[in-house]
Amino acid sequence: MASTSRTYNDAIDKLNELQTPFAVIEARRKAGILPDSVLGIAKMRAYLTRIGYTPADLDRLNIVHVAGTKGKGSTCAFVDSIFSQYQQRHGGPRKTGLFTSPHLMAVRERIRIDSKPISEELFAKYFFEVWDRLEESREAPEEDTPFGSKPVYARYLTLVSWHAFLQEGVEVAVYETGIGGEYDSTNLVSSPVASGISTLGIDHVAILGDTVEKIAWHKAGIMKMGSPAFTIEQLPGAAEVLMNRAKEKEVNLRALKIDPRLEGVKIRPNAVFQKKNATLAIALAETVLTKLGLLKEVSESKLPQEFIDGLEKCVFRGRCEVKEEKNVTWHLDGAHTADSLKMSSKWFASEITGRRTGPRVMIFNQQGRIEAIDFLQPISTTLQSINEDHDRPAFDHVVFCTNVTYSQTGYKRDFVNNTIDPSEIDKLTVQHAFAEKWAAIDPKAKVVVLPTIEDALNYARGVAGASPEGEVVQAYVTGSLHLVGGALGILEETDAL
Ligand SMILES: Nc1ncnc2c1ncn2[C@@H]1O[C@H](COP(=O)(O)OP(=O)(O)OP(=O)(O)O)[C@@H](O)[C@H]1O
Repeated sequence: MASTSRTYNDAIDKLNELQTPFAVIEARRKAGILPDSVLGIAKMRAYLTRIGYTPADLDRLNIVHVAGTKGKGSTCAFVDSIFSQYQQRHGGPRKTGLFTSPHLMAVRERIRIDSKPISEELFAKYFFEVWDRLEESREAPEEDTPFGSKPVYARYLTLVSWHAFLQEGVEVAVYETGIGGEYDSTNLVSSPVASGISTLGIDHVAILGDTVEKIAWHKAGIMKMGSPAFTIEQLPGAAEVLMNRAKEKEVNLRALKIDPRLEGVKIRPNAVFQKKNATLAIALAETVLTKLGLLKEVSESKLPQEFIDGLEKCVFRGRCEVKEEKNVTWHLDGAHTADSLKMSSKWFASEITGRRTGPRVMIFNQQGRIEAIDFLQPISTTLQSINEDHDRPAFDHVVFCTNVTYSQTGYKRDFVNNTIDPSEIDKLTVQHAFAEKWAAIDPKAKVVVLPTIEDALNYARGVAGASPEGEVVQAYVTGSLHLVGGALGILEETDAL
């Protein structure tokens, strides 16, 4: 039966129903049930058929497929930005698509056309067309999913992206994997124009495994015979697995060193990790633009101006982002793994070293992941290392909060999260554990636990209000993209993208 409501908000409400509830996740975890692997891909193929396409249709999108533990979103954003420069100057690629996750401020950011988030209207249109097609093709007996005829949230959005891009006549689409690669919902593409594997490290261990080698095996699953693949320098164990899998698949995999043509190109932040992401993006964009006939010749000594502008003008919000307010400078970065938080805290330290004065405030969120407690010590160590006065704490104030947006109205619709323990929000168990740990690491810091993002931002503003005239609070907001997205939404006091 077709749904009668058709607005963007209705679509997001329906989408939120496709989140696996916390109780189900817990029951599966206790029973040792892992998410679908081979079966998951088979189901995805069936869903694609039910909405009217075959995997061969996806080849029309000239897909660039990117996996990795860190930097895959940034790499995708660079590639998209380079395409955008070619579009502006040469009118091609005709239309571009970008599919990324998670979102920062609104779900529709995940599906971009010509670099802009798809409009609310188009999102709702394609969302409900997919919905109706799945309802109409529903089979008895009902499939084994908590949602009847629909796949889970991330898979559903992947279907919507394919439908939207194919209907809109997208000529080239950049796809970021969600989790892993081999069994990721985006991995129905059989002939990408190029695949890229960004920095590998440890994340999602319950699904991908607990070593970088096991994780590399999954990520390598996006490489396809007949399509060139690129990666950057990796840990030796990971590099070996990637090379072995490339050989098995008869894929020409090139491991790239930082591109010397980046010398003098002003990428942000000016850090080694970002140069690796940019290097990968250059190789991917060169491959696609050459295939489309938009790049006639690749020079080994100089990047085309379109590439330079694409890299320099690339905006990837919520990653190493700085916002100035009257007496608070907000440094926002959605890093949420051990390795990326090390990079991220170095970035914050470099931002404030010798240039910025005033109290330092860290606002940190990780939801329900007590193991993230180990991420805290390296952050403190990095900040201590820039202190000339060794008695100064790493941060004067440290705030641990949940990822609930507002104190009065709770989650913004696009941030509703049913996958976490609802009672945890009230108990703040993880936040209190983090606070205790920080108090032990850095006893001079004032450590507080607050229930919402809004409360945390107000706390930092309060510190600014109580500081002497002329001092500017240096606030570092990190630990989760949900936190950073919520914070940006509040700071800008608008839902506009
Ligand atoms: N190559 C890299 N190595 C280590 N850390 C990185 C790298 N690239 C980015 N980061 C850090 O990780 C954060 C997230 O970057 P990005 O969104 O590109 O990664 P991602 O792979 O898409 O991760 P996720 O989707 O899990 O956030 C950045 O803000 C930065 O702090």
